[in-house]
Amino acid sequence: MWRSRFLRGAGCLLQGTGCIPCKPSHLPPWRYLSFYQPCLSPVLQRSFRAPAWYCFENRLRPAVALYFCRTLRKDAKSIMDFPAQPLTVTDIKQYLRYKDIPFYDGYSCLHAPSIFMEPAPEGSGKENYSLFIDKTTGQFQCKETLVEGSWEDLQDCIEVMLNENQTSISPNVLLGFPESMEEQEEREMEMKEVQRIWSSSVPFSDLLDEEVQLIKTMFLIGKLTNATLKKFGVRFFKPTKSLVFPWFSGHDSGLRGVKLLSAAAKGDGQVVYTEATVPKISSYHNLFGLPLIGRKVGEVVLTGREIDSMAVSQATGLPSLALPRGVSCLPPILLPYLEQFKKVTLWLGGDMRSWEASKIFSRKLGLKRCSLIRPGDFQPCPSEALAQGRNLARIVKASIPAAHTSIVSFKQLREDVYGELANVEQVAGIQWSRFPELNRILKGHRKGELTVFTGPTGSGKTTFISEFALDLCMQGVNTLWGSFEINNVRLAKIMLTQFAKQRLEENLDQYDMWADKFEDLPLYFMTFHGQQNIKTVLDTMQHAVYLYDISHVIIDNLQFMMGQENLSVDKFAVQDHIIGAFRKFATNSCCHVTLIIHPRKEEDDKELQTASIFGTAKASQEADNVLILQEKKLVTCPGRRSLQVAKNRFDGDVGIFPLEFNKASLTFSTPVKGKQKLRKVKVDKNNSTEEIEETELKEKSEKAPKPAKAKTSKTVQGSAALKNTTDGEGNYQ
Ligand SMILES: Nc1ncnc2c1ncn2[C@@H]1O[C@H](COP(=O)(O)OP(=O)(O)OP(=O)(O)O)[C@@H](O)[C@H]1O
Repeated sequence: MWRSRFLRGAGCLLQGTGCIPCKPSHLPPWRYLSFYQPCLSPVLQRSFRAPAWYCFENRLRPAVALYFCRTLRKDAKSIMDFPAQPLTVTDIKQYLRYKDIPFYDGYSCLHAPSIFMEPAPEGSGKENYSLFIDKTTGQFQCKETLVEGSWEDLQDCIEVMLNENQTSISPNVLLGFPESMEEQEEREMEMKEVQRIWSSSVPFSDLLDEEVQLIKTMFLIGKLTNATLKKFGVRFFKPTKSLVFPWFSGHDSGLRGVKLLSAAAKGDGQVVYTEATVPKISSYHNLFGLPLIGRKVGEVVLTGREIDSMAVSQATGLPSLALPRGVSCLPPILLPYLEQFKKVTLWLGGDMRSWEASKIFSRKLGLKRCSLIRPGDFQPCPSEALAQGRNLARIVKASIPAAHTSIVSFKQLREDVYGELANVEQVAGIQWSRFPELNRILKGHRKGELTVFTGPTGSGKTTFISEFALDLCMQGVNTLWGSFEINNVRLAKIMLTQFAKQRLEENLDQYDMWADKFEDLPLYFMTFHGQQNIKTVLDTMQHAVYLYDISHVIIDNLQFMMGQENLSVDKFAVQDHIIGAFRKFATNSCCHVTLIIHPRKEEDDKELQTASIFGTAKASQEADNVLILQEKKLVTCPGRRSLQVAKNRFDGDVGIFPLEFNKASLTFSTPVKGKQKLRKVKVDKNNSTEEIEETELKEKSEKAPKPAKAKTSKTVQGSAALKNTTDGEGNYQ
């Protein structure tokens, strides 16, 4: 497959923001240049800041000229210290009009005739609008030739094509270059594996009746008929006892991949379902059911699972598609395939997570054409609805429009309110698996909130928040890191150590095994380091939310966004402005933002409070949650840390719990509960310590009443004393 995006550094996250040169040996000479663009001296770069026509007049080869034009745009901005202007749909349209390229406005994409194919004769009625340009990113995709790439790549192609007076351009000449040997080998191996699994799996019609019944019972699809399973091409792979869902290319109907759904019984009698895909999930872009839908069909029900799509199709006769990664994301690469539908009904599942995902996905798909099915007792996920004998057609008909006006009445809100009341646990958000105490106090991690995190310098803020975010990421929370202080390699090393829960330096033979697993996490890093402009960072975050459905962004730390702002302005005002911007982003993008802010300088022996956060009160006012890493000066165990939840807008519960640091695995865990002693120490001017207090508390047992409610952070500050204690040896019990 030809992929122009390799030109700008494959695998480089958030391209265009400081990407790493990649495989220059594969490039045509003129492309070579762009890889070394960052290596040009500023003087040289400036000297090329000339408009495109200037370069053409000087008879540079067009693409070279284009390259320098691009340098112009990028470079001019960095010199002016001005953030890159995000691409708008107006920019794209203006460019296409200027180049006389016809297009029409779709829901998520602009549709244009493919420049990679010879145009059909005018008026023949066969004009093929198979080039899709994403309205948000400018990323293009030709459905006929499968060429894809960035907006800049497309502009290059158009310029070269027009300059050479051609009516089309061959992707092989301009964009294409073969994948590396390694990539080719990997792809070939994957395809062999796909073929192997597919050819050794058995169609349902070839299985004995008893086998079919057993399989259907195992996968809770008793009501799905053999005819439906056959229609969707589902097979059974005996060696792993898995259902096999095929991925057929819409282009030539060739087999491109498979998804295996396996069921395994746990000790307690529960059945656990797991999914595996070949190729791996990040490149598995199957819209299951697509080959069954004709090009003229204008309505579709979008589900989160293959068995749900089959249930909808069987029960309603409506066309239905399943998203390859369920509710976790809707990759923009799939959007062109959904452009033909005037009406999209999202029925992603029967829980709150699916409901939230359907609201977010409908923004990408275009609110006006989307309607949503609200989960509830009578509206479970489609396969369950089928199993319960519900009327699926009626449920689809009762879907509600995704678009809403700015003013609503309680009548429109009452179902939402009911949903929140009826699903208290799900509304509380994702639970941490490593920090049960956080679940107890904060209740969970919710989308759209702003968490402010502070702690003394060098106390382990980055290390703690790394594990805090990793825990969520391991549960499918799509995570984006903005680490401005430590570089991504060091951060990834910390996270990998926490993931493996061991010192990998001493177990290098296990590195690949852990790295392979770690690679599968929905984890992304911004490529920024050092001082950054807030607008650039926000644009990048916005971009990432669109591309990867990011639902948690961590910014370490806010001080790195302050440096580039106008110093003549009051720095507190600048900080407030930045906090306001992150707050707005979290709410508007339905994305949780965790913001690390340094504390103001305090006396060493003082506990931090909400008011200790650097700057004005804006940070704690805007935050939904305030977390403080407390570093207590204990005689018996200096350096003991605790995590204090000082504000919790969700339900007001606040509290504090001890953390035990494991230096080998860089992890924090909650010490075993019990009778605990606390000994505080005072550090005098000579740095010697003096024991000032010893208390013995019965640590809150499971039966203990809930932590004190404190609706305002002020109340918390007043009662910020540590509630956890250690035994005589300094160990928490
Ligand atoms: N609880 C702890 N006890 C002892 N050492 C720790 C603890 N937590 C982290 N460390 C170690 O302390 C060092 C600094 O940690 P980290 O960078 O996470 O601190 P920080 O608070 O983010 O620092 P800064 O204030 O510079 O941003 C690291 O080497 C880390 O492994």
